[in-house]
Amino acid sequence: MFNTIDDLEPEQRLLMRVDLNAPVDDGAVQDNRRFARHAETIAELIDDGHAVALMAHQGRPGRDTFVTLEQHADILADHVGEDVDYVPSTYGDEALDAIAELESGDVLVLENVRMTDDELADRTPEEHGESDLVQTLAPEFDAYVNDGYSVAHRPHASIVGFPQVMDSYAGRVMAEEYEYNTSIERREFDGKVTMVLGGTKVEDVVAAMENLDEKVDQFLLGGIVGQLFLRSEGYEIGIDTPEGPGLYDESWDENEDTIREVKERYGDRISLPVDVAREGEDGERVTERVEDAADHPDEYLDVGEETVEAYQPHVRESEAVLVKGALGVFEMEQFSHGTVGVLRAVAETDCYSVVGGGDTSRTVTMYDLGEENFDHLSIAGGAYLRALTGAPLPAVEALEAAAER
Ligand SMILES: Nc1ncnc2c1ncn2[C@@H]1O[C@H](COP(=O)(O)OP(=O)(O)O)[C@@H](O)[C@H]1O
Ligand SMILES: O=C(OP(=O)(O)O)[C@H](O)COP(=O)(O)O
Repeated sequence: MFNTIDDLEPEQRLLMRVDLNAPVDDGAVQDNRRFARHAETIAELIDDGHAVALMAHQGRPGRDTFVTLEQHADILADHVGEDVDYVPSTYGDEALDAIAELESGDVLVLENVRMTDDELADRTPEEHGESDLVQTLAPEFDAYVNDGYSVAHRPHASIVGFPQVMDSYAGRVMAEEYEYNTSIERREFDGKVTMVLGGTKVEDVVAAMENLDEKVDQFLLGGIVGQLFLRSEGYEIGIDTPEGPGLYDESWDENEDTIREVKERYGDRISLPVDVAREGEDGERVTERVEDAADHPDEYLDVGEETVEAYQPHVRESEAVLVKGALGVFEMEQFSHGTVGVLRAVAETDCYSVVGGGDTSRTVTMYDLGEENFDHLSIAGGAYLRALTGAPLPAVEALEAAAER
């Protein structure tokens, strides 16, 4: 087991990894549930007299969502209720100067850690521990805290490198989400288990599906995930998104094979959209059958009404419904129909229900579906999927190894 912040000595200088990865709309970072959850851990730490420097990422290099963390610091400050400083450097001189000035109760956000070469380098945890990023920052702090459960599935330097060389602790979000999501994997259900899978991170979803044969009876697909499954059936539909580069183009052949294998294995246990919706000339919602999608293959932003009607009965007859990823671009009201239609059915059904995904779990509050109607809203997407399959999380392994040293 790992150590938690309950095991910390008082008034320490802490380097903490959080996950503030959020949607970015025309350059404006959108608040999501992750800020509020991490703010609780931060507030507790500064109340105890610690000084906290935060490491986090936003987007992936080369994507529109790959921006600095300046706005994140402001959003976080609103949630913490205290000043949160930002420095446009992760481990350069400017960052080290700002870190040197940190006093008890201060909070500082370091620059997007994916803007360093070390973060995403293909290295072992031990090699990450020897990187400049880790070797420069570690001596400035008494301990490392990882609260970023939703990025725990990525074996990156800020996640697995620091526990190699520092006393390391799990934050509240990390500990609570780990405990809850791991417990779902051990749960036994007497009746039907349905999984709703959507969003844009197709590779994470397909990898998890390969390992959910025993756990899930019916898969209901939407979002870009659903579109790529439809494409493998010969429909001309689908688009590359910032989070899934190449899936549709250069690595399609490889992906198609994996998708076909999954489809062959599950057969009718996979439900695909029969209709999809796009924006018409006057901004209105236009719904079309998937057979008719070829004229606008890359414009579909939601599943259609008939699809929702076909998916709802599966939800109503289920004993458990596990959701990961949105069925459409729910951030735009006219394309929220699919995600909200299915989530409303989940909310109204007396089933065990979990909604995962930093973006997807936001739908529940955005559309007043009632948090109390769901058993658990996880701020994690990929990490939650990994937990459901029983696969280990690199962040947790690193924290456990540090606790044993
Ligand atoms: N058809 C679509 N086209 C583009 N984006 C989509 C589509 N359907 C869903 N999405 C987007 O998927 C996002 C959530 O996907 P993802 O990042 O995989 O999940 P999460 O962050 O919840 O784990 C939402 O923000 C939604 O806008
Ligand atoms: O948003 C995240 O994952 P999620 O969308 O699976 O919840 C994490 O911040 C990980 O980001 P990444 O998928 O770019 O590595």
